[in-house]
Amino acid sequence: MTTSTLLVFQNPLLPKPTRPAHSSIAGVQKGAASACIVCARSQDDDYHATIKALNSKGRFPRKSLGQHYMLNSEINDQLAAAAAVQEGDIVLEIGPGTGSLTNVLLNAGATVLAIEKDQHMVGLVRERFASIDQLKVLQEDFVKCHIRSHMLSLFERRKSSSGFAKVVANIPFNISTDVIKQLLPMGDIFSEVVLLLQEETALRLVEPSLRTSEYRPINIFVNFYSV
Ligand SMILES: C[S@@+](CC[C@H](N)C(=O)[O-])C[C@H]1O[C@@H](n2cnc3c(N)ncnc32)[C@H](O)[C@@H]1O
Repeated sequence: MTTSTLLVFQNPLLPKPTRPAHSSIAGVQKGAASACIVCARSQDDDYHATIKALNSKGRFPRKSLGQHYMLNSEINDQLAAAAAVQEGDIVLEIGPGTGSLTNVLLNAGATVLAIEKDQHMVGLVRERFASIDQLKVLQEDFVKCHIRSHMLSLFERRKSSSGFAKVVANIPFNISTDVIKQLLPMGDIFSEVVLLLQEETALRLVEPSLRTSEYRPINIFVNFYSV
């Protein structure tokens, strides 16, 4: 079983958001003061909506697209709570898949921009939320898309209550480094970046010290954008 972990980047130039009391942020990790890790061990549960949505379209998860769908609704709640998503927020979601996390974000009152590479999942999530105008789904490869211009045009149409947007996403593991490289320099756009990652990836990003063989260019990058 893969163990996943929430990685939270807070914009170091902004005040910390007030999180609900039950939110289980574990604490700040050494080496990246604005990044912290929250354990999110996923158990099998009885949340069948994702399976049903996939079956209804005859779709099976594609490994090449990192399609590990979230079957535990509590983890989606934890992701939204870690970013303190609330009414009036603008949230970027990378890879909405069947829309289980999207649903939590919309229910919290956020306006959501979802970027999904797989055209079948784009169709599925658009259909699922057809009547909701707080959601925009774009069929694009996040790694190649110009996220800054998408966010700026969304800001023109919707006023965010804080003046910033948040990122909340269960991302495909194979693009995690690319996602972090794109998002961390955008401190003028995002106040928090909350990502569900494989535990070992998250630890590799925030823990290794300079003297270990694990230390890679991405660690220098993460440290640079952390206070
Ligand atoms: C780990 S799944 C998460 C799905 C959903 N958010 C959930 O929690 O169940 C990752 C999603 O990202 C999509 N995806 C994969 N590569 C992508 C890329 N380069 N850009 C945007 N979406 C991508 C996949 O099709 C899939 O829907």
